[in-house]
Amino acid sequence: MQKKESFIVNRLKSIGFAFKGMLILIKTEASIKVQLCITIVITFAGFYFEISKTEWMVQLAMIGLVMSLEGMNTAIEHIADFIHPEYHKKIGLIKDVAAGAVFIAAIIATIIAGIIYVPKIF
Ligand SMILES: Nc1ncnc2c1ncn2[C@@H]1O[C@H](COP(=O)(O)OP(=O)(O)OP(=O)(O)O)[C@@H](O)[C@H]1O
Repeated sequence: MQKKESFIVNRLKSIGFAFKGMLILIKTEASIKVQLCITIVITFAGFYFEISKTEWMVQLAMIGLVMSLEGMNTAIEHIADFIHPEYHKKIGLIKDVAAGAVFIAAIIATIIAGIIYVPKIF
């Protein structure tokens, strides 16, 4: 009988798959690349303007939220293309709604960036 792999080994494998997924996103998704550039710029801005601990936490939370939602949006796009590669109104709706979810987070992230940086710049 094949020996069952331990809980720890399975968890480590899952982390490996998740890491692979993250690399695929970074390598293949244009929007993730753009968001990564914004992340780098905003991180430099954080150090330059010496933002507070709370501001760092909010900034990091928004970066995490936008990028992980973008990853989910990509996964939904892949599922949609896989189950129905041809044009369909419903597929259009599914993709638009998924993209809309990322957009909401991106708008809030932009407003938060404004709240943090506008008073520091002007
Ligand atoms: N099979 C389809 N049927 C109907 N509408 C579609 C279909 N595929 C895409 N669309 C429409 O085109 C839009 C863009 O879809 P697409 O899959 O090209 O994503 P994208 O915006 O290029 O995303 P990304 O830049 O993250 O890859 C969708 O939001 C939807 O409105």
